Amino acid sequence: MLYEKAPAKINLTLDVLHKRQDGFHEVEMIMTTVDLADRVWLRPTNDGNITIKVSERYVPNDRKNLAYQAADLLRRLYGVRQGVELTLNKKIPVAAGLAGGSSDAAATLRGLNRLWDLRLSVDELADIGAKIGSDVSFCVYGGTALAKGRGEKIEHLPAPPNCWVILAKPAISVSTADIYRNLDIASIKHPDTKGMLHALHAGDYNKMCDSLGNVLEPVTMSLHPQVVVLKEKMQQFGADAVLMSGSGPTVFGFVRQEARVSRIYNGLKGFCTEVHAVRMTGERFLLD
Ligand SMILES: C[C@@](CO)(OP(=O)(O)O)[C@H](O)COP(=O)(O)OP(=O)(O)OC[C@H]1O[C@@H](n2ccc(N)nc2=O)[C@H](O)[C@@H]1O
Ligand SMILES: Nc1ncnc2c1ncn2[C@@H]1O[C@H](COP(=O)(O)OP(=O)(O)O)[C@@H](O)[C@H]1O
Repeated sequence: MLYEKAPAKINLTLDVLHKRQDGFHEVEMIMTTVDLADRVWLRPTNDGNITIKVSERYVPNDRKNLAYQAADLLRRLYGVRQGVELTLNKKIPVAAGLAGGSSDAAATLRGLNRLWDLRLSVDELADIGAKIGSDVSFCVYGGTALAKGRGEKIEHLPAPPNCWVILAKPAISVSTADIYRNLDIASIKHPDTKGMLHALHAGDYNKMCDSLGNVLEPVTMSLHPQVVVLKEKMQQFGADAVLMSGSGPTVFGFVRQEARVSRIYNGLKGFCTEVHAVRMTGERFLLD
């Protein structure tokens, strides 16, 4: 029995360049992992089956689970006969724009690589991850990266300057496909991806705050006004900068002054059940 950590990601920038022939959107986005993680336990079994144990509501325990899909794909690719029981201990809010399911799938790939002694490189695992979902390759590596293509082309970046990250998810669920479908490419206001790259290379916290941007934010906000309210509240309570992550609806805020963290956290707790105060990690997974 072994376990893998599956951290959440946030999008520091998310830009859409155009819609592709295959229906996906060509993106350019900077992502980083934060210190809020699911745990995936992997127990070998002899019955040849993949089973999922998860107690969280709204998370499927069958082949719809991305962790199941990761195990199934790896087993078919490498002709593995052994089974595995995957137990997911969910801490990342579900359907939140934080890539919880993708990170569980990525952790399953890393874990099974060890459990089944497949000796695959992290790049090989990331390529396999891309077949499961656009965010899975990034989640295989973790850390901080510029993602291109539909999200699977990864260029590693330095970790962001250290700070607190407050995450707050309103009690609504958002479908990523719906948000992309409602995006009007012609009216996009592109984020300052170059500015964010400079901020990360220079370790410049203020520039990182100024360069945050996500083209999906106005789309989700127009469908779900609760996200606008949450962003405004986080700003009023004193966050240095606030943005929606991915397709939402989670909003994150950066804070450097420790004294402000509990003020923002407690203020948000008043009207939002899922609030977390965590640290940036920006730490990459390196396989041996
Ligand atoms: C928006 C982002 C930003 O990181 O994350 P989340 O909000 O889901 O966390 C990602 O682009 C989401 O990645 P992921 O959730 O893995 O997406 P997938 O399962 O591959 O695709 C779900 C659906 O989103 C749309 N999609 C996804 C990625 C992309 N580059 N273009 C798209 O149009 C497609 O309609 C697709 O059917
Ligand atoms: N391991 C998993 N954890 C959470 N959700 C999962 C998982 N596998 C599949 N799903 C499905 O994927 C959907 C999106 O979940 P999630 O990955 O948490 O959100 P997001 O893509 O917004 O970051 C959920 O509604 C759920 O039905």
